Amino acid sequence: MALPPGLSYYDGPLVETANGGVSDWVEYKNVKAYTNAFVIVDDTKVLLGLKKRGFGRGLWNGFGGKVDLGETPLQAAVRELEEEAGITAPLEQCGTLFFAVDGVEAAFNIDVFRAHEYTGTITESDEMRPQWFSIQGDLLPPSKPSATLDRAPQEGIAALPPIPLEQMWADDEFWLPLMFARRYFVGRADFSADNKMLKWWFGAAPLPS
Ligand SMILES: COc1nc(N)nc2c1ncn2[C@H]1C[C@H](O)[C@@H](COP(=O)(O)OP(=O)(O)OP(=O)(O)O)O1
Repeated sequence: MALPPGLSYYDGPLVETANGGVSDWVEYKNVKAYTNAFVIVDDTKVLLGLKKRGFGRGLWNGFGGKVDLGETPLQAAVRELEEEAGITAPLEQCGTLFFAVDGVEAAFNIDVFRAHEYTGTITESDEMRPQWFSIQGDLLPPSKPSATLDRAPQEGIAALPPIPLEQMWADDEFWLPLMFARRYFVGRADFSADNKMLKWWFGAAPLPS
């Protein structure tokens, strides 16, 4: 399968899960490494943070940022989760995303991590306001609608707000369900200077037959 430029290093088996847009892929000159980390408890709720400053201000997202010189992406993801939400978690990589913005020289390569438990006290930081959201049925895999979860949802889940897709990056709706389904995913999305998604492609590890 021919992957979009920027994702060509991935060599695992993949099936296409979404594609769209009309333009050509946006040109970029260099690539910067970022991380994005999610804590997902009981497959029913996810911790997101409201970005309070900088790139993506006003949007809900996982916790993450640039990979510093000398760090591995996993080390950066653990550091950013601690800095931005005050917690430590056994993160594992669950996907890779690539974003380019029209007119911006540097594209983002984002290694995405998830964990299903954490230690510490969730704490608001200068950069992020953390909050739990319930994972609504249409973002769960078909085999795991909320009514047929392996375990009873934790008490209080029903009181949580659903994931606020309307206040998140437009690419998120394509890969969040793959992450919640525990499928490894890759994807590229290109944006206009005013943050409209111009072109996108997403793929994931095939479902077991
Ligand atoms: C463009 O589409 C994006 N979608 C999603 N879902 N997430 C994105 C997108 N573009 C960037 N991100 C993520 C990647 C990072 O987790 C953050 C941005 O990191 P930030 O700019 O805050 O990096 P820091 O190193 O923390 O920056 P400071 O210099 O402010 O500390 O968004």
